[in-house]
Amino acid sequence: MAVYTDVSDEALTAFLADYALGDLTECRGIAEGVENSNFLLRTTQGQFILTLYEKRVNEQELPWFLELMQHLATQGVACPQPVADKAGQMLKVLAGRPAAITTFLSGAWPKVIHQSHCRPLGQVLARLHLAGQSYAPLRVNGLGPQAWRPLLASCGTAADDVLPGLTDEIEAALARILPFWPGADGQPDLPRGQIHADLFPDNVFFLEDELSGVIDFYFACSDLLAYDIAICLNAWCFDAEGRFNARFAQGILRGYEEVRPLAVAEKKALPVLARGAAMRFLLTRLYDWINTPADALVTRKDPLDYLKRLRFHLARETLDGYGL
Ligand SMILES: Nc1ncnc2c1ncn2[C@@H]1O[C@H](COP(=O)(O)OP(=O)(O)O)[C@@H](O)[C@H]1O
Ligand SMILES: N[C@@H](CCOP(=O)(O)O)C(=O)O
Repeated sequence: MAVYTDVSDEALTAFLADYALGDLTECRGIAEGVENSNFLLRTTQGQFILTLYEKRVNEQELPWFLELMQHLATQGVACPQPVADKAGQMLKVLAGRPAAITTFLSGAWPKVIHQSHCRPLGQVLARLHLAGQSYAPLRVNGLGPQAWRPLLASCGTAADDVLPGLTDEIEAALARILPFWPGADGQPDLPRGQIHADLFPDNVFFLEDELSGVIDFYFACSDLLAYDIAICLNAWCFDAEGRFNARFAQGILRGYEEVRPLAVAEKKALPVLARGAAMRFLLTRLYDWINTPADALVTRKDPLDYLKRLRFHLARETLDGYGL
């Protein structure tokens, strides 16, 4: 469930009076999502998404995200476009929270992943990376490698209550990832740019078999482009039992390279990047698992799914080991 902040009819009507979006016919809270409060608005001019940004999003960074979405949409990437009010403002305040309206994307995210999703996924990711090259402002990845040890430390002894020995296992994995990270001391760097950084199936919409758009840019940042591919390999290419699907991974890579061919060094780095991506989601899920009350509205995601993926990656040194 992700409606943390209620909005009264009066407040919404006053808010919408600032926009040229016609008359409101329906406002419905959206249950999906975990970070922010989202509402579907129907007006006499169409459908829109109203987002109230909750505590995890840094208010100062909202213009960066909204302008990135606008930039990408202008460059032809199918993603929500922020809607400005009559005074040209994209970011406003509603019910005491920062708020924005974006365009509505048709389609639905795939609950079951098929081979047919993978190539278009790779293509859209590469298009996003190319389009992002002309968006100059930088945003540091707050959940990048420098954040992983502090995140683990912030879990304290509770990590070992989730799984005995987990802290030591994560420490040992970090020792096999951090020194080999592209751009770390003595390691060659790789192409960088704007990345989505959370391109999970629930953030990619399909209409029939066509990819209709990408949403949820609130983890987007400036980082290694190939790291975004590694995130997708983790999020799209493992089944519920934790088995890796090499054909899905081949589809993603093929689609990506049709639009943006990878450098040899990027391909070579994919195994370490895949370890890092699994580590990032293991740690944030672990933190949330420990710090979200069991009776909270939001469903906690299982950190151990990502421990299994991390173990899988740690057992492979090269792309050959993945069947790629
Ligand atoms: N532009 C959009 N068009 C259509 N539906 C959207 C759009 N943005 C969000 N949604 C709906 O809201 C849900 C939650 O959005 P998301 O951005 O993932 O939230 P959160 O950041 O809170 O995780 C999505 O699964 C989708 O159903
Ligand atoms: N994709 C992350 C959680 C972030 O949730 P989202 O609803 O903002 O995509 C995970 O699976 O851990």
